[in-house]
Amino acid sequence: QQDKLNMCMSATHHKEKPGPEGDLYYQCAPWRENACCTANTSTAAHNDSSYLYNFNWNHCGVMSEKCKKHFIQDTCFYECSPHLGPWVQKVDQSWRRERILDVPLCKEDCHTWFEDCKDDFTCKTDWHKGWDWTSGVNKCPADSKCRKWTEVYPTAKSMCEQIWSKSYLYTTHSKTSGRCMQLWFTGENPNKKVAEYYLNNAQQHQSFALTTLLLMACAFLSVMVY
Ligand SMILES: Nc1nc(=O)c2nc(CNc3ccc(C(=O)N[C@@H](CCC(=O)O)C(=O)O)cc3)cnc2[nH]1
Repeated sequence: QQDKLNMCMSATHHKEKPGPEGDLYYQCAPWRENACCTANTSTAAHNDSSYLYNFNWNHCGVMSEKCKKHFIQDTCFYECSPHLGPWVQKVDQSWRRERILDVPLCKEDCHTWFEDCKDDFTCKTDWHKGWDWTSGVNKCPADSKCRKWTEVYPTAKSMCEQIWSKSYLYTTHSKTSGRCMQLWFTGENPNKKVAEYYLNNAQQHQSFALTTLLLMACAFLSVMVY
């Protein structure tokens, strides 16, 4: 299962395998030692309506800089992280074959993101689908209205979980716990240990389930024979 701890999902811009990328740009620089993104992807992550997804942050007026920096960090995390294996799922989408689901996010990262965006505006809860793409970049669909961030997302949890259709799971774990993934870090990537923890837990659950199943089969057979 070594590969689950050091792998790149099969998506639009991800490299095939993680490795060092000395030139990762600015907010993506923490992933330099080992990354799934290229230097070009890391630069594009900092641009409005970049070629990555032509995604327009300014769909309800200009997004504030303090809010946008969290979306840049999310893009770096999504594109560069080599330790998302435990949460990678196959999907049938035109633009990617794999996605992340329920990545346990540290509460500080979710809350600061929400705090810095709560005075901004948006027209959609799920930013993955339902946009009007006729102009080439996403615009609000005709049946939607720009509303205050807090009307669309009443809580930090609702924002973190809904904005990328459950890429993230809100947790109350803090950054020091080793039980949640960090969007923001400096120095060595703390998320490797977190992925290891969740992978071991999942394996333990699986072997427990298998043992239980075997025991029940044995019990059933004994009763039948008797
Ligand atoms: N954390 C995180 N998780 C993600 O999954 C993620 N995904 C993106 C990619 N964003 C997007 C957004 C919209 C479309 C898009 O084309 N939407 C179409 C539907 C396309 C389809 O599913 O076939 C639309 O209807 O708006 C593509 C990629 C960016 N950051 C992320 N960040």
